[in-house]
This record gives sequence, C-alpha cells and structure tokens, in this order.
Amino acid sequence: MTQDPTATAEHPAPLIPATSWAIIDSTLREGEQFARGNFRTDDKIEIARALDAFGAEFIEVTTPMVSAQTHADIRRLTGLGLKAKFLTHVRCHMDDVQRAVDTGVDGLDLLFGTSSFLREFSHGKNIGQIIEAAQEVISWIKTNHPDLQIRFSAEDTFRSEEADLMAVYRAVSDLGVHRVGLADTVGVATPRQVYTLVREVRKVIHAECGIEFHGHNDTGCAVSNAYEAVEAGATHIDTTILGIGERNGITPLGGFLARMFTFDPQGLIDKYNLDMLPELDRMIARMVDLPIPWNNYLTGEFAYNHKAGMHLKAIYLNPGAYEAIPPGVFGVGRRIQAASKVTGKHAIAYKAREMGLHYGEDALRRVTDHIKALAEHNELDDEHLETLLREWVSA
Ligand SMILES: CC(=O)SCCNC(=O)CCNC(=O)[C@H](O)C(C)(C)COP(=O)(O)OP(=O)(O)OC[C@H]1O[C@@H](n2cnc3c(N)ncnc32)[C@H](O)[C@@H]1OP(=O)(O)O
Ligand SMILES: O=C(O)CCC(=O)C(=O)O
Ligand SMILES: [Mg+2]
Repeated sequence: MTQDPTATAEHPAPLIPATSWAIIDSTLREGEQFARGNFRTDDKIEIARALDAFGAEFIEVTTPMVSAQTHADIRRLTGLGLKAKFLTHVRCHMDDVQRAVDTGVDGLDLLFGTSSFLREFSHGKNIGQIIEAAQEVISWIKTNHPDLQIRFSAEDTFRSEEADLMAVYRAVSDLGVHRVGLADTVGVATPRQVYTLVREVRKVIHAECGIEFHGHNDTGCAVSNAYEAVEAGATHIDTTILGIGERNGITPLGGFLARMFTFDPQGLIDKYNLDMLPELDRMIARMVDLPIPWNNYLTGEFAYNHKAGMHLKAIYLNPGAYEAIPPGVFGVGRRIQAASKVTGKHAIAYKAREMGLHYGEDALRRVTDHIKALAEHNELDDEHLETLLREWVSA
C-alpha cells in the first residue's frame, strides 16, 4: 500500500486509500452474460453515460466477435467522447484481437483459461501453448498498437495449479502487459486464498504491472474477495451494477463501494458521484425487468430500515449508532418504523414530539404498550400510528 504524504497524527492515512484501486465496470460485458442482460444500442449508451457520470474509471465491453451489431455498438460507445476508458474483453487469439483493435477502445482484456477444467473442456490447450498464444498476440499488439493497454487474465485462476499460474503471469509480465487478471470464475475462492494469491502474483510480475480481480458470487464471497484482493495489493476491481453476470453474478458496484467506503470515505466522495448509485441501480433493474433486491447493499428498500426499540432510541440520538455508512452520501434516505411490536417508549415519545404531542411517563408507557399489543396482530403504518397517538392524547 502506498504511503500518504498528507497524513498527520490528527488525520491519519486511511487504512486502504481509495487512490490505490480503480473500478472496471463490466455491466456491458459480464452484465450481458446475465440471464436478462440483453442490452440494445440505446441501453448501452445510457449505461456508459451513467457510469461515466458516476466516475467509473473503466468500462469493459464485450468482444466485437459477438456480432456485427456488437462491433458497431462498441465503435459507437468509444465515439461518445467519455472520460471513462473503454476496454474490450477478447479471447487471446489473433482473429479476435485484429477485430478489436479498430473499435476505438483504450485497451484489450485478454483471457485464457488455465484450469484443467477449461484446458480440457473449453479450448484444449496446455500451459505451453497458452504462453505461446500469449506471446504471439501480445507481441503483435505491442508492435502494431503500442498505445493500447493490455491485460492478460488466467480464467478460472482459483482452480488452476499455482505453478502454472506463476509461469503464465511471469511470461505475460515479461512481454510487458499493463495488468494481469485473477478471475474467480466459478465463485469458489475464499478471502484468504484471494489475499494469498494476489501477494504471490505480485512477486512474479514487473513493478508497474497492475493486478485486476474478477469475482463471482456463487458462494457469497464476491464483495469480501474483492476487498481482500485490494488489501493484498490489487489495483483494479471488476464490478457490475447490481452485480449482474453469469449465474448469480459478480461483485456488485454498490456492495464493493459500501465495503471500501468504511476505509476511506472522503477518498470515495472525491472519486465518485456516490449519490448517483440509486439511479444506476434503478436503471439496470428497469433494463433487466427485475426489482432491486429488498436487501441490496445501500439501495435495497429496507437497507436503511430501523425497527427495534433499542435501536430506535439510539438512532434518534445518533444514527451512527446503528449505521455503518450515512445513507445520504449514497443518495438514499433512512426509514424509522416506530409502530411495531418491537418498538419502545423512546421511539413513541420521539414520534409524538414530532407531532407536537407530549405524554407524562405513565401515559407514555401505556400508549407504548397499547401500540405494541395492537401491532402483535396487525400491521401498523405511520398514518395509523399518528391517528393512535392523537386519539390517546384526546382520550
Ligand atoms: C468466464 C467468461 O465469462 S469468459 C467470456 C465469455 N464471453 C463470451 O463468450 C463472449 C460471447 N461469445 C460469443 O459470442 C461466442 O462464444 C464467440 C463469438 C466468442 C465464439 O463463438 P463460436 O465460434 O461459435 O464458438 P463457441 O462459443 O461455440 O466456442 C468457444 C470457442 O472459443 C475457444 N476459446 C475458448 N477460450 C479461448 C481463449 N481464451 N482463447 C482462444 N480461444 C478460446 C474454444 O476453443 C472454442 O473454439 P473452437 O470451436 O475452435 O474449439
Ligand atoms: O477476464 C477475466 O478476468 C474474467 C473473465 C470472467 O468473466 C470470469 O472468469 O468469470
Ligand atoms: Mg465472469
């Protein structure tokens, strides 16, 4: 991790500075592999513009080999004049690369599966042949398109033999790639494995070489694995909006930002327009025709719902008592659910005060118990609660 020269005793350097990593948002690549991800040209433009306005550093798009329409769409996107850099995700094959270089992208994300599963059942190449293909393709790009950034990823990294991985990463680093990629393709890696492997890879690549992590969420570790990657020195993290991708998806943009915010809030505020997150999540939910999950990081309907009496007492005094991240920073509001059987007298007193009503201690206990008893069998909304509080005063 880099030292922060501006750190003082009063303002220590953040644990993981937001300047040490960048987002490669892959909604337009991995996201197109989601069951409902079938973006039309206008959708792609809307997504790219929104990500750019948000401040995403990189936007990964799919390979132009998909279709003539996709090829034309990539050219359209790269011609929009956005600040974000475009990367296209292509097989490590001359046909694909030659088609990709005229799309106006800033870089190529090359990949080759290195696990025995993918060597046997996907492309049929051994490690020596993978390195040979990498040499041919990377040398050609460097000679003919020296301005393009090159990343090489060992697909299915975490089911690959470590010796194979090190041989491949060392070879592509020697060829001068700008970044290597570690991909948890089937979402099987544990946070500790990710941390350890990133540290090992760092030892065999050149000093300026970035490390990218791409993590699937099959076992629920996509956010924690991305975090461990950064802690170990990864410089780039793949995300998608709402986490859409193959199967149950990858590290979600919102979840990853929530995680990283706790280490360097100001760094994230400086880098991204965080209050656009709800808009991004709603945009993708609309395009894939699914609701935002109720428990979604930061933007789920109940992500900032507070209900239990003990929580509410403290929340009214200081929301930080039960919130890791202030919701307003991400453009969302909190919801206080004061009328339930798990409420308490402090919440009821607070609600009453908001309405200009005051109860003595006995009355407050009685109205609170009445509300709790009613809520035992009925849903009580805010309107119902307000009516009850007024009736109780006039009774
Ligand atoms: C984990 C991931 O998400 S990896 C990224 C996945 N992305 C995509 O698949 C992009 C969308 N894909 C497509 O549109 C198509 O699959 C295409 C255009 C890429 C290829 O289509 P087709 O030629 O019809 O081949 P198909 O998809 O059936 O098979 C995959 C081919 O890629 C080859 N391949 C797989 N990985 C690699 C690689 N890293 N480098 C080179 N070739 C590879 C396979 O050997 C197979 O080629 P073969 O027919 O010569 O054996
Ligand atoms: O190119 C990469 O690093 C990731 C490819 C991918 O989507 C995966 O392995 O799941
Ligand atoms: Mg993937």
